[in-house]
Amino acid sequence: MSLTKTIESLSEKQKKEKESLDLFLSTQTVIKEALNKLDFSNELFELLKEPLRMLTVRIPVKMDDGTVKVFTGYRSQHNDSVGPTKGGVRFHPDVDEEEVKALSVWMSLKCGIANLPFGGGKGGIRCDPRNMSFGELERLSRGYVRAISQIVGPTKDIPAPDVYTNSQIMAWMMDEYSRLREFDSPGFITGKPLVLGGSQGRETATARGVTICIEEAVKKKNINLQDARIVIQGFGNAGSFLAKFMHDAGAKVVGISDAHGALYDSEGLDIDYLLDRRDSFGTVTPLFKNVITNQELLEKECDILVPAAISNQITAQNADRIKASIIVEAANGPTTLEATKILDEKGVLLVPDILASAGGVTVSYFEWVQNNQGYYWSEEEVAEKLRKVMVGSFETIYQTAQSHQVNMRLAAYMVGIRKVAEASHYRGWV
Ligand SMILES: NC(=O)C1=CN([C@@H]2O[C@H](COP(=O)(O)OP(=O)(O)OC[C@H]3O[C@@H](n4cnc5c(N)ncnc54)[C@H](O)[C@@H]3O)[C@@H](O)[C@H]2O)C=CC1
Ligand SMILES: O=C(O)CCC(=O)C(=O)O
Repeated sequence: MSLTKTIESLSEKQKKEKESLDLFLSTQTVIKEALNKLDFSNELFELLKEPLRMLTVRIPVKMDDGTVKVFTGYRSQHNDSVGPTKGGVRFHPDVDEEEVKALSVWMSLKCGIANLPFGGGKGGIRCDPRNMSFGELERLSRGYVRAISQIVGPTKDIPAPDVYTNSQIMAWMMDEYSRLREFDSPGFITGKPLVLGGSQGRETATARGVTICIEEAVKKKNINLQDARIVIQGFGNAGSFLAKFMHDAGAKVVGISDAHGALYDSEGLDIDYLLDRRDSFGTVTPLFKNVITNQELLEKECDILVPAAISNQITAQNADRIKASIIVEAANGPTTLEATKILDEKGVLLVPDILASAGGVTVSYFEWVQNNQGYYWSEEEVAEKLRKVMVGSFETIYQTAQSHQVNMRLAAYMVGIRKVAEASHYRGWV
């Protein structure tokens, strides 16, 4: 049987699991390459190729109809040699172990790039919050915290929002942790509402960071942002604020999408109207008739393409047909390794996820610092500190790519892995 036939015969769930595994294996491949380029030992690769800890939990939740449903959750801690682990929690029907593992490795790299005193962690629950009531979501969030409480905490592992989780879910999780510890613990989690110790600017931080990367990338390509046409896949936290920032900067947002489909208009979309109509899960396209698919959107005419939804969107199957000359990855893992090679050959400037989406964790770090010191900063202070981190990180990685004659992804892995590799070494682990 041919390989294509074999893959076709897999169920949707098996296909997703295979994609997650491929994503994780590709991550290991690039880590190995980065460590080799930096002359680190193979022992370090053996340590860093897998998370130190991976906890799988079962969470029973009383549903509104009186039945009990048991959900599967994960928390992966890649490496805590630099400091406590840090990373979001994703609520999504497709979450699986390999994906969470890969996401936690990327968090170590992001923290290394932004020079934060954290290692990488990540969590997820296999569920579809779009079909759950507020009460069910609260019980699930609290149940997850009880299940992972032994391995998390303000000096151990600090969660945050990710796909389909938000400040309300962070608030429930913080409250549950504080009750367990009998101590108010705002520093247990970031991305909280402002009144519970959230930081100014955290909600928009990921999109701000992506915006800064776009501003830096267009300079390198001699493109004027005001003349640029932008396609954004995903209209949630990252995608929708980015659309707003790009629109306000005078660029033309010609395409956006959500889990149900995509909208494209070469004359530019009415972003304020779309923002007004989107729901809290970043859904807007079901309100329209002229909807195209997410895959069609990726191949549309534009100058800048920003995948800001889920992983494995740009693959060897479609990379050749991508028209953008700049791709800035707001999502985690949207481009496969094979696709990265094809895009390199086409001369596309690809700003990788572990750099482009580092704005979120950077402001999460600021939130944690403010919680620890009990003194809070203005939005301007946060924005200024974030800009400094993002511009500096972009330039370091761009220059590393130039001087080593490698692409921005490998350069970002080289910059990102150094801190965790050195910290593991100094601790005497390898
Ligand atoms: N929120 C944050 O602070 C950060 C988010 N990210 C990454 O950015 C990406 C988006 O995250 P958020 O905006 O926070 O999530 P979100 O939950 O706010 O929005 C997700 C968006 O993706 C769309 N989507 C979901 N499934 C899809 C599918 N199968 N096909 C196409 N679109 C789909 C949703 O409809 C929604 O518009 C994720 O990869 C996340 O890991 C990265 C760094 C930080
Ligand atoms: O804000 C954080 O701590 C983590 C954000 C996150 O999960 C990510 O960057 O993928």
